[in-house]
Amino acid sequence: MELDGAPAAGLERELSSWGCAMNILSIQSHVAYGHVGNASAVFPMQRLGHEVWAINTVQFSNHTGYGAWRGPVFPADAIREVVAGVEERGVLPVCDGVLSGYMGDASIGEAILDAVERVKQANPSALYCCDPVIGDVGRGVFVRPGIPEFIRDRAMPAADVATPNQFELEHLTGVAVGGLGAAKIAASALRAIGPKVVLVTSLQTPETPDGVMELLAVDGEGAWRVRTPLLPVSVNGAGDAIAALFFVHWLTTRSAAEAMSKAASSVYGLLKATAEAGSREILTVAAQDEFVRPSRVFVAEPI
Ligand SMILES: Nc1ncnc2c1ncn2[C@@H]1O[C@H](COP(=O)(O)OP(=O)(O)O)[C@@H](O)[C@H]1O
Ligand SMILES: Cc1ncc(COP(=O)(O)O)c(C=O)c1O
Ligand SMILES: [Mg+2]
Repeated sequence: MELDGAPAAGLERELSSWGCAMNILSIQSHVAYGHVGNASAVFPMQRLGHEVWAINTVQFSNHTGYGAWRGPVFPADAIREVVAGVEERGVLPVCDGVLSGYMGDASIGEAILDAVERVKQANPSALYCCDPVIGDVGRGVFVRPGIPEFIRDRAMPAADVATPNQFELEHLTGVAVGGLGAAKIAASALRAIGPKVVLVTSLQTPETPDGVMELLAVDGEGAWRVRTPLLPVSVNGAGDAIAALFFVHWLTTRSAAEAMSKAASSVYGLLKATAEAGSREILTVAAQDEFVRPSRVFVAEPI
């Protein structure tokens, strides 16, 4: 490849990520219009140079935050069928990770865990990241009955990495997050039931300063916090993007602090562009350079 002049620092990073491209099996929702689920998660991973094998749990017209949508929740067997077809290609030994998000139905959750088991049988070093999509502080629980229990009792014990928002962390652990200390306790409680790496998104406790958004990452080595400005937006799909970015950066670096810093910086850039455009949908395509070279980098501090 010929470069015209010296490569920009960002380009070097972009090129270096191609050197450790991974294969990610991503099983979550799909929407035709807008960006949530796979329609939010797939492209950022691809933009970073990774291959994504996307399997859709639902195909909706748009995200459910609009209050109205159309389209099917696929039966669990449809997901099993596609996983079996991928397996028949003989490629599961080179699958580096499974990412799951919005399940649509608890029976789909079982199909996802079967896929995780098959991938891990084929490649014992593959890892499973479960984004436990249950709800959020404003809307409460927004998934079908049975899904929260399934995630708590079946998916969390199988997960290596989990990316709850504050509401989901409280819901899964029963620990009220009244401050950062309590958030660390809740994250440890979640680690005790399965995932050894936990990223908590959208932390806003009584201790959080005005105008600030916090994220917390906890692993076996410690806990770190990132703070960004709070943007005047309320969007869907940012959680799906941050889970995907955190998972691929963590697989690449094995550093929860670095993966959180990179993922949070990219999503901040994405949402800042979204706020400036006054868009109801996140600008996944228009702001794509933020995935590779975030305009502003927020460093993770040990806490
Ligand atoms: N209003 C906001 N201002 C700044 N960052 C935000 C805002 N909303 C979301 N984010 C970023 O996106 C991340 C994921 O969003 P979040 O709302 O936690 O996901 P989910 O949709 O899964 O609840 C947050 O941790 C934060 O980094
Ligand atoms: C179909 C679908 N998938 C996924 C999500 C999760 O989106 P978020 O990233 O905001 O948690 C939603 C939320 O409304 C949704 O409707
Ligand atoms: Mg979410």
